[in-house]
Amino acid sequence: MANTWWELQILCEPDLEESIFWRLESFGCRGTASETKENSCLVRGYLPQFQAQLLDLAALSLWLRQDALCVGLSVPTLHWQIIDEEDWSTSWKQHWQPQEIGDRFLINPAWLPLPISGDRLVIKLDPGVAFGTGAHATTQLCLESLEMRFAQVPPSFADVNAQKNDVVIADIGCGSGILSIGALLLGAKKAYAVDTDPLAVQSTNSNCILNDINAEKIVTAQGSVDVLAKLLEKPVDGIVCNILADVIIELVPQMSAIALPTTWAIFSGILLEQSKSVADALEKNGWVVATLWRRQEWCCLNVRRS
Ligand SMILES: C[S@@+](CC[C@H](N)C(=O)[O-])C[C@H]1O[C@@H](n2cnc3c(N)ncnc32)[C@H](O)[C@@H]1O
Repeated sequence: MANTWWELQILCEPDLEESIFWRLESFGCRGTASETKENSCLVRGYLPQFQAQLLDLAALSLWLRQDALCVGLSVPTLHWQIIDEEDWSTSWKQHWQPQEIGDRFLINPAWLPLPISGDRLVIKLDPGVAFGTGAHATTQLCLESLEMRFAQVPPSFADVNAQKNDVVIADIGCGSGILSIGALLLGAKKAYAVDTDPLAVQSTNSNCILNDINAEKIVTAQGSVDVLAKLLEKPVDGIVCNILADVIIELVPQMSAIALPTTWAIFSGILLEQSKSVADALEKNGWVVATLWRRQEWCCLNVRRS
């Protein structure tokens, strides 16, 4: 049987774009893209046909309606159609453009030529069906936090590069591998990347090859922190975890077990109103919340062990 996909097209007010992305992600969409249309925004989402029935699409339409009404914006329109796999990848790829993130990164779709000049660290990506194109605020907050983290070098360290090169990170919920690749480009020595979705692990592996990441610097596996803990030779220096507040809260004790007294961590995928419960869970497990960064309704917690 041919692989068929739903293409969902949502025409909305630009201020709704972020919440729609997140709705589509929770709905199971494997790829999302958006384009500006005069004063509105057209968001597209793609998911395998077998994952949703017409009734599910009707429910999605209602959620989108409620989300808009809650914030006093006009109700978006949702259209859907079935397309085959080849159309899905070409259709989505057409709408995804290079994107600068923070001061250091440029995300370049794998099928586009590289920029001719510039001093940004280029992450080449073909996320396939995995989350992590850099388009989502939560991924951006993590990359910007990593950038800050790798720029911070205590004055007592004479050899800046030696210090950076010693950093081993755990990337929990790696998706396309964007955060592991970002950390390695910033100078981390090694990344351990895990995801419960086997397609995400596949995507991380192929994106590491695409970015010429030395195979010794990246270890990937399907699973979560328990799997990662078994792969580690010793506790990690840094943790990045962009999942969802509930999952983070559940995983905090296991993440604490793979940390050193000096370990730092970056948590995202947290809605602003959920930040207190995540911070409480972290503090209960011996973490100190150093900063909270916010973008739209999302936030990212930068924490350290003591
Ligand atoms: C929001 S995406 C983040 C992808 C990428 N790290 C980024 O920042 O763009 C979350 C990822 O976490 C994975 N995931 C969900 N629950 C998980 C768990 N308990 N342990 C590990 N990965 C999980 C999902 O499959 C998904 O790929």
